[in-house]
Amino acid sequence: MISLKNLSKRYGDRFAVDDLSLDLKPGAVTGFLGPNGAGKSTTMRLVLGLDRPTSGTALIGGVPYRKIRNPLRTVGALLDARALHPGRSGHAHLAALARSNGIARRRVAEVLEAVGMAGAARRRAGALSLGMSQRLGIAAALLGDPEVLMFDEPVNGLDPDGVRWVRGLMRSLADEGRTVFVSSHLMSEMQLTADHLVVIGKGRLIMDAPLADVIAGSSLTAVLVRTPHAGDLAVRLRAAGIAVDRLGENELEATGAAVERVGDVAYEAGIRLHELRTREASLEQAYQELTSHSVEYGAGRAGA
Ligand SMILES: Nc1ncnc2c1ncn2[C@@H]1O[C@H](COP(=O)(O)OP(=O)(O)OP(=O)(O)O)[C@@H](O)[C@H]1O
Repeated sequence: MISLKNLSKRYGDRFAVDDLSLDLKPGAVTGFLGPNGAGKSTTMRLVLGLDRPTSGTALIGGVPYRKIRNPLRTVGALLDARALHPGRSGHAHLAALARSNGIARRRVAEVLEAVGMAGAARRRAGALSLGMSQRLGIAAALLGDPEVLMFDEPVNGLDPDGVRWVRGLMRSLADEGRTVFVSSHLMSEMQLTADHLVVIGKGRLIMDAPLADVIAGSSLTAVLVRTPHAGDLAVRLRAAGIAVDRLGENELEATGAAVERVGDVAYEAGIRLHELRTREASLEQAYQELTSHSVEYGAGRAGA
């Protein structure tokens, strides 16, 4: 488990990470979202001991990274897939990592096979495509069979097959009980992959909640009702404190209440329904609402 307590990192007079406290649970994929420059990579670097916090702590299984005896066997990470010696082969890179971390040499072939890189293992890292480098970086993260995995933009550069593969990999790592922490800008992909979301903006925590709660909390998530008594139902719903929009003579849309509650209000009023369903916001829509005030490097409005 990863545990951040009042974690802050200041560069000059700006906080890249600003008083972040959260616990990442094992057995789940936690998506790490935020606009460019929000502090995601910095947070991951702090967890991995690559940067020192200005204040606060980042612990893995209760211990700071620097105090972990065999770090690769506790936490595996993919931060920058291009950060490999360009003249070295993938196989040589992994073999060196295994040697220096007390990991059995047979793991090298196993993880190369697992990421579909067995055929390209002897190629120079500098000659690999971005997608292949990503796979190699993932292989390095898996090498020590760690309980905690962190991936910074793991699907960057992957083709659709590769994206689907990463999705399946994250799922199976979490299902094995591991802690999986993954940053991404691809909302549609995160909606399919993550169980839980941590959203930050300008270094600060915006949201730490299950994916389902983030979607349900969007103003664009609504309950759609078709009934021959839409006018009556609208009155009853509003009286129950539920916001209602009439969509047509026989249709209305309720927001801010679960579908069960809307159904119950109709039932208690004896109003016959012909249709009752939820229209869920996409994660993209929910994310945009959450972060609209935290976008630091957004494009100006067209024509503004
Ligand atoms: N070594 C550094 N020196 C000075 N400023 C830095 C350094 N590293 C990061 N920053 C700044 O910290 C802030 C957070 O950057 P970070 O890379 O963590 O964001 P991010 O959420 O990962 O962004 P992206 O989605 O663009 O990768 C940015 O304003 C960045 O310019």
